[in-house]
Amino acid sequence: MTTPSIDTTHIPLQFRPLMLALARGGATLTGVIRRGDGSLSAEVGTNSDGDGQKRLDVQADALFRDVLRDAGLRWYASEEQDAPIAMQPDGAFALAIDPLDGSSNIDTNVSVGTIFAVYPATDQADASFLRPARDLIAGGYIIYGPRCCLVVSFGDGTQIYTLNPDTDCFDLTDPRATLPDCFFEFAINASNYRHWPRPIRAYIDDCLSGIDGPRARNFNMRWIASLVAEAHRILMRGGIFLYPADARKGYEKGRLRMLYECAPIAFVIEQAGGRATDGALPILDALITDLHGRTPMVFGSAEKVDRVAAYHDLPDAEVSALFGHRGLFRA
Ligand SMILES: O=P(O)(O)OC[C@H]1O[C@](O)(COP(=O)(O)O)[C@@H](O)[C@@H]1O
Ligand SMILES: [Mg+2]
Ligand SMILES: [Mg+2]
Repeated sequence: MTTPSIDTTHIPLQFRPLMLALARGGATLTGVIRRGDGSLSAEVGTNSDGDGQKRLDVQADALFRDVLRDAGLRWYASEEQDAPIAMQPDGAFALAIDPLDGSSNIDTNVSVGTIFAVYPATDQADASFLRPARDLIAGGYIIYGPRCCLVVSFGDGTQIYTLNPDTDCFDLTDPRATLPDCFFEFAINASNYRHWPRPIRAYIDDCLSGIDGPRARNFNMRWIASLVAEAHRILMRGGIFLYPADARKGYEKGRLRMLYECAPIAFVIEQAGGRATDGALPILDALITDLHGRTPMVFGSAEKVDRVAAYHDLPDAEVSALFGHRGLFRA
């Protein structure tokens, strides 16, 4: 059996051991998912956030921790761990990870992923992570779909690697991905409509009213319940994703976790020419104050994300008006 690897030609020198380790972890995990042992979705515990842990969540966390042990990490923070774990005392990086994103999809054979964020390490574990996402030096995700891809940015564009099943190597398939700006598709969990803030309802109402509404065009909709799969679709063909805060208990800041979900996705989307905000302000400028803290998130094509922010600036009467009267947003 070959050892999984990645084409390192376009990877800055200091990140090569780290990326080789992540490639090894991703290639191994895609094999586990492909084999699909029936118990991968068995409930095995609860993480510090109160989320149920599936067997694959715990297995993915252990696997990445293991492959990353010699990869130059000083600190490892995971969705599945209460606190950061000390790795190599002389490690240069602090890595935060969602080892398995979209775990409600394990049984249904729908794409899931791994999301990772890399900061320069400091002597203090928490302080290495609790800072604005603008300080990220690398970030990205691995998508376990019909193809396994690794998407990463080192702060100079977004690169896409695709796992070649014959060689077990992630080949560079796009050295500088650019998010298209012309696709009229939105992604939101519409079952929460009644709980959303009014600007979000108004934005979606206007999309839904299609050719007859102020946008004067029809929109398509998607919801996969797997952030990585939504991010990858949007990176490939454009559109917008929204997970707003809502009125349900525990959703005051939405559902998605800032450190290991929103920050790295925002990083790769912005590096591909897109935009990512909490509805109004850039995700990358927000200070991360809690390892497992949440934030509302809107990302995708810049023009669409800016439009959502503009709905937040509208006077109340205009937000509540029927679409026919919301004249500001005629396309
Ligand atoms: O069930 P909901 O509220 O639509 O949530 C879907 C969201 O939750 C998540 O699955 C959370 O990820 P985890 O599987 O890592 O907990 C996101 O990927 C996704 O966007
Ligand atoms: Mg997740
Ligand atoms: Mg997860």
